[in-house]
Amino acid sequence: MDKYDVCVIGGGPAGYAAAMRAVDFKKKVLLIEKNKIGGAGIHNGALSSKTWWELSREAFALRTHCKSTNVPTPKHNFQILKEEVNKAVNKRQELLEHHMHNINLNAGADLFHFRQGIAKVVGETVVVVRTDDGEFEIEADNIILATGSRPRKLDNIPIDENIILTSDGIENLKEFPKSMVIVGAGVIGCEFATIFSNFGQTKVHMIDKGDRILPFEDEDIVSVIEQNLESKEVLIHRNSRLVEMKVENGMVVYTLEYDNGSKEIFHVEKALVSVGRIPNYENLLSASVKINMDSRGIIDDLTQTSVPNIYAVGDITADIALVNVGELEGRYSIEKIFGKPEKDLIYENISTIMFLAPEVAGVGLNEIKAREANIPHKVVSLDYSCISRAIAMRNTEGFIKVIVSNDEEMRVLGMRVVGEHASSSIEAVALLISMNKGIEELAELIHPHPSIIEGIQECVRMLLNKSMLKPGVLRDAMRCTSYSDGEIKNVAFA
Ligand SMILES: Cc1cc2nc3c(=O)[nH]c(=O)nc-3n(C[C@H](O)[C@H](O)[C@H](O)COP(=O)(O)OP(=O)(O)OC[C@H]3O[C@@H](n4cnc5c(N)ncnc54)[C@H](O)[C@@H]3O)c2cc1C
Ligand SMILES: NC(=O)c1ccc[n+]([C@@H]2O[C@H](COP(=O)([O-])OP(=O)(O)OC[C@H]3O[C@@H](n4cnc5c(N)ncnc54)[C@H](O)[C@@H]3O)[C@@H](O)[C@H]2O)c1
Repeated sequence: MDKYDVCVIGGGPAGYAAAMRAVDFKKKVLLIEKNKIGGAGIHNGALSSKTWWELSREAFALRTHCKSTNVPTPKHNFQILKEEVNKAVNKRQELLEHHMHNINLNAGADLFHFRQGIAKVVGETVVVVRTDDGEFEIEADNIILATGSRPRKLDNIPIDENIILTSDGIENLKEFPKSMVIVGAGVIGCEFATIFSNFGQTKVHMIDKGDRILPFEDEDIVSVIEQNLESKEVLIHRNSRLVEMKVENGMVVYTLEYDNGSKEIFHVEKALVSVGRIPNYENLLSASVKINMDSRGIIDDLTQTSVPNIYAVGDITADIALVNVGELEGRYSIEKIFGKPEKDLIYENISTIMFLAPEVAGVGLNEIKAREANIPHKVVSLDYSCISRAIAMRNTEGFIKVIVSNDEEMRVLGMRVVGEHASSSIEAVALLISMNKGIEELAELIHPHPSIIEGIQECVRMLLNKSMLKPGVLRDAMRCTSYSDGEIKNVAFA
């Protein structure tokens, strides 16, 4: 039986990062992937959906330009666009494969090993791998479980990945559906609503069990996103409950019940179900491997499971499902096994982007979370209409919002940027949060001009009472409030 220092099960972002970090420690590592390398970081997930999003933005810009110059609007061909997405996906996959293929040459030792197959942990140090050519067993001192997650399904919805899809079935589409209902208005639902409505060839409906889309995000942010979706004729079903969804004569038929008890039936071509993801741990461990679990899946203490040499990283841990978090956990687990982690595993300052219209970038707490935790805080926000770069882009839709502790120190707790270039403008604040710094440093940095980040700087200068733009004058474009013990107050500026 071949023996390894580490066996990593699952070649998504978390597993790949873990395997590569093991090479840094000069350890013999086996990575096992049952399907395609890259997991949902590439396929039916982050990279594929972001390529669709980029293409849809270009399509929307083109349509807008055609409309304003009185030129006929072009039709977008789904198959051609899908080929573009495939090209992007293949490019990234080829890069990872090339990297895997040559890693040992670079390391000057036979450290990294890859096998295609379905792995199962059958003993605390033994893994069996089922391949097309049969089964084999290996022994490893340490095992990293990185098998990711899959779309959650609902008992009453007959998903066939053809007419009623999850995000895994998008690639089965042959053309733009004329109409589509999205069940679940979280991140995946809203990103696909943005993509399909940007192309302008699909009438999109959205259903969420809550009374608004993105229930975990602040009201002011949701309101911009909802307005934008509705301006592209997305129908958002509010305060309604999905009572039935079925396929009749090749069409999706769904029934909603409203708060007042009335019901309405809708017919659409396709449905997309995006009601969260569940971790892949079934059939991964034989009964003799007794890892503690709860209803959400494997329980881990900073990636280590209750069996000390078995670790769990990425989406399988059922907490934050993001590429950057999976990679962070994968690297951390290896550092924990073979040395001392370079940094603590903390989740507070993780940056996120939601690829909507406009994009929403965030780091740290939002107002909902700060209130839930009853942390006294101040919120300062500035409209994009005050930022030169946004004016130059002729797109002043959006705002910046910085949340700081409500004390002398004004420590940065979180930030949200809604608008063009949102993602690139949050990095300075992410760094400040991770360094536990106040806002003076940010106020004094020199940023390139014109840039969106200058707006962030104006926000913090507003808190320090030294902004160029006086909030008392520009009341519609700037706001500053404080929150303590459940009470929200406007902060008065001279
Ligand atoms: C539509 C969509 C869009 C997303 N967009 C973003 C985004 O913009 N930004 C972001 O940060 N995150 C995004 N995510 C989330 C992100 O893709 C996941 O959080 C990330 O891929 C998780 O990485 P992972 O390695 O834990 O799992 P996965 O990527 O799921 O990889 C797990 C791998 O394990 C393999 N595997 C499973 N069981 C076995 C077994 N028994 N033996 C061998 N191999 C096995 C699977 O085939 C898979 O390749 C998106 C997800 C989806 C679905
Ligand atoms: N840009 C990004 O970073 C990005 C993009 C896509 C996905 N992701 C990751 O993937 C994860 C999964 O995304 P997701 O959108 O599936 O999950 P989610 O948790 O973001 O959203 C699920 C939504 O479904 C709703 N819902 C749940 N049960 C329902 C029901 N029975 N009927 C109607 N609505 C219901 C919830 O209220 C929620 O709004 C995210 O948590 C995120 O971490 C990240």
